[in-house]
Amino acid sequence: MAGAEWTSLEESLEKHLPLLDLQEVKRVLYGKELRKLDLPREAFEAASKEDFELQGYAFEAAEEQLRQPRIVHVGLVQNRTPLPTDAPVAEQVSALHKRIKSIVEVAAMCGVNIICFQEAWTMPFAFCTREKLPWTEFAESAEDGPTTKFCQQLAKSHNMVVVSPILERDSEHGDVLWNAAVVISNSGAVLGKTRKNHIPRVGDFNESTYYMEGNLGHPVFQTQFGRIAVNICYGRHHPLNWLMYSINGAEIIFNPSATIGALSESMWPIEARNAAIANHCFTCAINRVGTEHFTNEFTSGDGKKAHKDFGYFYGSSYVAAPDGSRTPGLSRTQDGLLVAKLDLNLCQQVNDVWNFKMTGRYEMYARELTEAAKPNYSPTIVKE
Ligand SMILES: NC(=O)NCCC(=O)O
Repeated sequence: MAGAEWTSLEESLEKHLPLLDLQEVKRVLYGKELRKLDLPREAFEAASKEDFELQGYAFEAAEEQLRQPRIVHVGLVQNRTPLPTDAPVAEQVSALHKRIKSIVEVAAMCGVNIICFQEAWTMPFAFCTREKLPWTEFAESAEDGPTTKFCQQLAKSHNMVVVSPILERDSEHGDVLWNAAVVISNSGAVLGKTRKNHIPRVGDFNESTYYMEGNLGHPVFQTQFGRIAVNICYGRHHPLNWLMYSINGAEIIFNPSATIGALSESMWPIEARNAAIANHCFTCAINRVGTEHFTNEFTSGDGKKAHKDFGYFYGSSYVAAPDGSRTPGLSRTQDGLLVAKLDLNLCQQVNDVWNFKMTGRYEMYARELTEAAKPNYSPTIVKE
């Protein structure tokens, strides 16, 4: 399983395929080829100085007679944790704030309107350890914790909607922890929050030790730039989770994640892309980068040797569109900012062609699922 020695699928294709083959492979793997965005030179210079990758692509929609294009620039941020996991909690948080601030400044130069960070971005992904301290100390209030205040500043000074996925402590309700995302309006006001609906119980993702399944349903946030939703990490394996955000009107669904190569790398390019197609919306898949080492070893409960790291977080963040096209991924190895220019008119245009909403038969599924969820349900199997 490749770690940091393999940069990206895209780099390998470019390096090894003859031009004509490359074009056909790209057509199948990425849909139609997207135009590269002409991002400002200072943005590339700043990104290179700060040592992160910057890429930008544009998704076009057809011109309409009655509607103006609905253009929005989204920014996806993937990053390593800059300090070792045994550094003091406050120092780790502050190093991450500093890192993200420098990336958001470049996003602002690129005209980004909505930015989203990776899952639990203020901390190492320590849930593999099953230890409580110090990891629970990273939890903060979604409404007025230090990270939310920090993001409010960013949002206001850059006129940017900020999606900030954090470990939430809800001290109003029994100090319960949640895996949440706070949505901050470009005015700087907290628009609301959403919580991770599906909690993994796979491999070292021992997240159920820390928090429960989200209880806020599938909220969609009306921002100045479009209607957005956040489907946190493992929720991307659940088509109905994507569907409910879409039914509530999401035009862009962010999927801030933390996932490793051994587990999910072959699924990664498919799931968010498929969700964009199936739900006539844009999806933005974001994954962290690198290997995080912990002080104490832990086992995976599989009889294999104990270890001190989760495995390799492979980055590869990308944006997918309702017509099935997608950007190339950011690299597997580097911090990065992916900027994508979207025309939200594409959602309705593709809906009118493919009609997945119209042909969805939701009433039939609602009826059948209501029955199937009952404890005494017996599956409809026709036998000879
Ligand atoms: N963070 C998280 O939910 N990871 C689970 C593994 C995966 O979904 O790939």
